[in-house]
Amino acid sequence: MNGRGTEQPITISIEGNIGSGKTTLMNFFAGHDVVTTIDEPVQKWRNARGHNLFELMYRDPKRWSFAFQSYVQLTMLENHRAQVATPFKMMERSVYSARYIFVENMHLTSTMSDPEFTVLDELFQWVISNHHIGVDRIIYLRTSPEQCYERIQQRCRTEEEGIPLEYLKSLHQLYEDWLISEKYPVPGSVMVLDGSAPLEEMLKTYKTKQDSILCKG
Ligand SMILES: Cc1cc2cn([C@H]3C[C@H](O)[C@@H](CO)O3)c(=O)nc2[nH]1
Repeated sequence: MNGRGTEQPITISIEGNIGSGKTTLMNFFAGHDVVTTIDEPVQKWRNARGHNLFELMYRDPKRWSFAFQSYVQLTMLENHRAQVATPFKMMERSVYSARYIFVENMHLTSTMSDPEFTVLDELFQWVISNHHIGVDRIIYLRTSPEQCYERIQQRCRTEEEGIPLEYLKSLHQLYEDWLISEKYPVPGSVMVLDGSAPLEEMLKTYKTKQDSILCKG
């Protein structure tokens, strides 16, 4: 039983900047038999009936941010609605970070027009008020933008090659506004983890924290 009183699993959303270490955390928990992990559907964004919306968005944000974020919304909803057989469901990001981090940033930086923002926000508001798109817990991997920048350079996802540090700083600030200052509604409890430590240390942290992360009630 989760905090929302339904037979649904307890849903945990892993939140954090690009390169903050979300995949490492998800991979750590993917081996646990009480949790089902659901990665961010980047492959779907790279191939929407043959269109790489992900690349289009990075290549020409003004032209493609709305289409891309519309498709992100759909694919994240699919993840929220996915049934799992385990007591816990661990998702990489959520419709909430789609709206409060990425759509918010595109609107603030005018890469998304007001009419486009209005459409996406009305869709988001309808979704979270009409459907059980619950998130019970959030793990916020709080990592400095500089550290994220380093990691992105190392992993080199082609579409992300041109991401400037400034962009990561904007996203970081929005995550701080949302999950620390609670400037936007926070749908569940928040556990903040320092994502700046080296990989070995992060894995040690997950080992010591795993029981509190996967605790009932
Ligand atoms: C929910 C959500 C995830 C997400 C990721 N992205 C980008 C950031 C990264 O470069 C990549 C994978 O997270 O996709 C985005 O632009 N908008 C998003 N919205």
